[in-house]
Amino acid sequence: SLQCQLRGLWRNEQDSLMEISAVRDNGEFQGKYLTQVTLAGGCARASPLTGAQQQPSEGGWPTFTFTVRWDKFSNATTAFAGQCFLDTGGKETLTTMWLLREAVGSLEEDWKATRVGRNVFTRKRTPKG
Ligand SMILES: O=C1C=CC(=NNc2ccccc2C(=O)O)C=C1
Repeated sequence: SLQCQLRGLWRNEQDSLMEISAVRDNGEFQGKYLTQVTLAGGCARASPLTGAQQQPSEGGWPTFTFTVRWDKFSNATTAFAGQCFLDTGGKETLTTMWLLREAVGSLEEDWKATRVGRNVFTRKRTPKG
């Protein structure tokens, strides 16, 4: 359905912004992630994201994954996996779980290098729409 197409501007609970470009025929997409989260101080920066969404032929809400490479300012990366739903008010929400992998100095520290969490994105209203 026309709803739950991932293209557009999304915002999460941390007020980070995610802009997803056109979703190609095979479900792949690119975009930019403007994080409000900084692990070690610093300002909000745009990081590249790439992902792919399923396009269930029999209808139903698409699942997707995308990966953000936290550009330049940290040697970390986050993989999001989730599904798009309409809430009771008909509003699209992307419910995800993520794995955040940070770089650590040695194999002995590998045990503490990956965090997991949940994150919900809703569409950020654009002035015209
Ligand atoms: O330098 C860094 C390193 C990790 C970051 N993680 N952000 C996240 C991780 C999980 C879920 C949401 C976010 C977010 O930024 O909104 C951001 C900047």
